Amino acid sequence: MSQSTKQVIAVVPAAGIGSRMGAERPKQYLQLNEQCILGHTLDCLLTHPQISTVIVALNPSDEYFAQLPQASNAKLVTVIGGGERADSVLAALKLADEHSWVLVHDAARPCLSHHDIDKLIASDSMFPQGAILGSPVRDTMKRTEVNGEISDTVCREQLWHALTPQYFPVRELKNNLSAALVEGALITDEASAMQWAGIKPGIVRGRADNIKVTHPDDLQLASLFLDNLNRQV
Ligand SMILES: Nc1ccn([C@@H]2O[C@H](COP(=O)(O)OP(=O)(O)OP(=O)(O)O)[C@@H](O)[C@H]2O)c(=O)n1
Ligand SMILES: C[C@](O)(CO)[C@H](O)COP(=O)(O)O
Repeated sequence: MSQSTKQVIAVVPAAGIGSRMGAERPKQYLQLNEQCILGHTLDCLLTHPQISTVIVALNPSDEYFAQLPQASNAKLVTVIGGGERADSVLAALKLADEHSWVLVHDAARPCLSHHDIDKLIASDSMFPQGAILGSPVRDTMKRTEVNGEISDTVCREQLWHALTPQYFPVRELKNNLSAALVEGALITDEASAMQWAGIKPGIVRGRADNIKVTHPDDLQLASLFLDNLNRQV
């Protein structure tokens, strides 16, 4: 099968409550330009020609998703998420075809481009163990004591922001994520679970504007990025 026809699954963890955003609703349902954040994210994934199915993990008390126009898309499946992001991802993986590869992408990252998805899917020839999108750190990085005083400068050579999507074989990711969670490992992204199992995922450089909307001041930035994003490139 050629790279350009390979079909993959997308998993979207969307069961968070957005506590750092502090809004009146979970942040994935906040309006961003012409629709909510999750709507933008789903539009990107549902329109990519190599994504056959999108599995969305929802909060058990979600009262917004059913109103989204994307909710009736035939490619879309929902599942109830868990207490942490990793639990939500695992719940979705349990519905995924074990013979496929999966792109796990945060609901809270609406500024994803098809070009970055293409690059990540194509990376499995270079990184058959899987890979993630990343953005190189630009600034000098400091670590501080709890009181805010700088304790040291972190070398920024080969230092990256881990983004999403994160791209792995379903079976290996599901097994390693499940085992890592049983062992109580701290898993904040899919690569962490693969690393826990001794695997070294690759990093593929992605757009720095693929930001995770986390705090209130991220909304204006995401709005500007979306206005300038030609989704199909
Ligand atoms: N139990 C959880 C927690 C988070 N997420 C999802 O994981 C993504 C990244 O998590 P984050 O940015 O931390 O979102 P929240 O957990 O909602 O934010 P906060 O930590 O501020 O509460 C989000 O799309 C969020 O909806 C999830 O599916 N299940
Ligand atoms: C998966 C992730 O977006 C990669 O940077 C990040 O780890 C999510 O962290 P969060 O605390 O769940 O937002």
